[in-house]
Amino acid sequence: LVFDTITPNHPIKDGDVLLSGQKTFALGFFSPGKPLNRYVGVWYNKISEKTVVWVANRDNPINDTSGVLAINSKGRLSIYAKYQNSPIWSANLSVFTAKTSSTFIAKLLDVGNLVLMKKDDSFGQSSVIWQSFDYPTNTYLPFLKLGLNRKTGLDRFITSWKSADDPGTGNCTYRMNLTGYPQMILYKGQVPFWRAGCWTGRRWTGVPTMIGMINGFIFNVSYTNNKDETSIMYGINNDTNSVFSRLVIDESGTARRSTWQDQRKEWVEFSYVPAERCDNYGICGRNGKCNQSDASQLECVCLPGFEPHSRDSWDLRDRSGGCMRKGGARTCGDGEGFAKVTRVKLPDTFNARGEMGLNLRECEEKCLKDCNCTAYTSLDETRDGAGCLSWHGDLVDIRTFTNAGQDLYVRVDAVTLAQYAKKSNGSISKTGKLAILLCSVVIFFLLVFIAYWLANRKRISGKERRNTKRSNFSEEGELDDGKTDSDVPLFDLHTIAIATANFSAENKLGQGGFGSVYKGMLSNGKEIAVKRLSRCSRQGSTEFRNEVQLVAKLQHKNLVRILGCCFHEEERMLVYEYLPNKSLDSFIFDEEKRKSLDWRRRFDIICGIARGILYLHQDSILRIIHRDLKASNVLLDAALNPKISDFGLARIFGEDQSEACTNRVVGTYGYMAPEYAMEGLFSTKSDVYSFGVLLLEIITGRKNIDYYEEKSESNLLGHVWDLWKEGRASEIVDPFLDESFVDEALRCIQIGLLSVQEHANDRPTMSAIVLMLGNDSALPSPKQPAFILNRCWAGTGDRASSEGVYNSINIVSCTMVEAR
Ligand SMILES: Nc1ncnc2c1ncn2[C@@H]1O[C@H](COP(=O)(O)OP(=O)(O)OP(=O)(O)O)[C@@H](O)[C@H]1O
Repeated sequence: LVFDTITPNHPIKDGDVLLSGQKTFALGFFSPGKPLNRYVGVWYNKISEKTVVWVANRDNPINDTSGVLAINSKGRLSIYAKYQNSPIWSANLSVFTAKTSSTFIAKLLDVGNLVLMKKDDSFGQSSVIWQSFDYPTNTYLPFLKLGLNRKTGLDRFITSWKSADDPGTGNCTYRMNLTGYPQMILYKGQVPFWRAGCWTGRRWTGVPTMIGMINGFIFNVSYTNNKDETSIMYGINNDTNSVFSRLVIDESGTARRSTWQDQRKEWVEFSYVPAERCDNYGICGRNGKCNQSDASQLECVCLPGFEPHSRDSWDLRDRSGGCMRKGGARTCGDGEGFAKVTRVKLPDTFNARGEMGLNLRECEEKCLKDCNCTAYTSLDETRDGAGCLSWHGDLVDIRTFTNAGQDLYVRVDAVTLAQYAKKSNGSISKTGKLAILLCSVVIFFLLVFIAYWLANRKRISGKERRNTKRSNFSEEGELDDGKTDSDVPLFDLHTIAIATANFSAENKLGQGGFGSVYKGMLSNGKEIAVKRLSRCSRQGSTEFRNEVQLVAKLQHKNLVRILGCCFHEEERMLVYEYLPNKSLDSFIFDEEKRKSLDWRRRFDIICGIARGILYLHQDSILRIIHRDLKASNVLLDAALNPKISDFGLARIFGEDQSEACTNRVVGTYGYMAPEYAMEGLFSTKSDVYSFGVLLLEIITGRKNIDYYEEKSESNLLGHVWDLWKEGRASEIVDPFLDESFVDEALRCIQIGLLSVQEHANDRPTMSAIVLMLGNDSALPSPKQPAFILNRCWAGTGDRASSEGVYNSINIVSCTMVEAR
């Protein structure tokens, strides 16, 4: 039987189902593992994979199918089983005074919350007296509030299951800790395991990727910290009933966020923590800081003014002892000040205090006066760094992030202060000021030198951009040489030469900016593609091999597999899996072949590419920005699954290539984000731009830079934008596509236009794009894209000054079209 309410007269029996109003969630009896262990739970009703989000009697299963979920006349919601007189489980009502005149009902809301309501007949008012959202199990759903309600004393937190088939109370919890200044912590037992940390005004300090997700695209977050409560709640923007996103704390203590992709009928994970070793709580000990450039390498350094507690154990990689102040105990001495430690996850706030009324300067003054104050920073990133957060003791669990994080000001003695440049607003003693003056002079000369160097570079940059190899590399810093494992096979030259018939012309698959590509066959019959890099890599063989080892560790079904490498004297080669269908451009821009790509195939290709890029940006160990995404760098396997190639090539090839060695493929300009083309600024958002171009090309079957409409004088992006504004975007969809998919195609066009918006900040992150592709939620309206010829900037006062600059870029792309 299907119900929409439970009342004292209508209990739910094993086999019955209670549905929410829009039928988004269902409640009933289920068995996760052993068929005879029956639990009452809530699961998603509209998705094919049974996914339980809440369990009532998690530690007390019923051993047969006699279970009943009922409300008694006094309003107690309980589970009963035939063989027991007392309830198996009851809703936990702390204060309860039921009048005889009250009536009770339980309903399942469309957010997945089971609520028990009391209706007082005399006043006709109903109120919620219990809700399952106050007692979450392992799943953190949108609109569920975590944290403490100080009025009722209720503390809401997530607890893992015991195992995948036992929903019993597990060992791992994700909860708000209010000691010191509030923060979210993932615990294994009582021990902190990973810290999301304190709230910065727009994200947890330990979750830099949150900004991209919140940024108007997926979630809105409300954090409350006042006398009544300290809590956090995520809402889903737009359409709650079609976007299914959940965060699950699994049995091993990993917090995994995934989204249901209806087309694929599977949950797609788009982030998890702890992901890197630096995420592990306090891995570098007290007053240590963890830097990480890939999953296997981490570096612990002491904070400014600190040194290893025990040099011997530190050198032996035992950092648990942490760091202590140089020269022993600190006296609250003259000339002390603060060294700025940039882009970090803020330390554990168990010994921190927050004061909203102070600004950063007042915060510094206050901290300086208090001898126990060890560090400070601002409290709210969003309000121009308002508020003061100060630490009073050891600084624990700090890690750096490459492109996010906050600045932390660590108290240091006068000598250390002299070594650190810090923008200070005063409040330091004379010695401190002198030290800063000295530093400033040094920095001034350094800046003059850098400006001179940059001016020289700029002169050649235009030329360089046209000709120089723009290879790809990770955002993260360099790695120590020779520290990686040798797990990628090394091929000898002889083997490769035999496989490729001595690099014969018949075996040549093509020529790219990095070198020529040859088809080959190994003696075991396996087909390979060999990329013979042009002979100008300045990297030595060890560096080359290390880089290949790292890049080859990136494995994803939407990335081309690197099978090995070969280096011999000057020769550098990469051995890839061979993909018989070659590159995407040979399909989408070919009148005949593109007919074989129906809508479903194209959509799958778009989603696959998006996932591959997301992996490079966010989930892989190296965090790679591709920088050269385009149709010819997407290869198709036998089943037409897309595989991104040429990722990480700068690492492998060596970034510092001279003009003469390279001959950059001009067509790439059609894919370059404006900030990259003009200023050489690349980021994950410049990849998003290229993805947007690629997506529009796939849907329209036209090349961005080759595209001209006689009247419009615009490239493809401009043309799509014009049609979009007029509500005619469907006209640009490839006529070979089945018209019944036009709505899906229009949604993709909108995602494409969002991705190519002029300002990088406006563009969604790849994780937001993957989510948008997988659901039907409402999308934001795109702003004007970059790279529209001739008329685009006129009339917008604030852009008038950019006009010349933008036109000149377009000239660049036009020139490139002709050149090709
Ligand atoms: N693993 C592979 N399997 C099959 N064909 C491949 C493989 N890798 C590359 N090719 C083919 O080799 C040719 C050259 O590829 P390459 O990646 O070097 O150049 P590109 O993508 O055209 O230019 P760029 O170097 O600027 O990215 C392309 O036609 C591509 O389809």
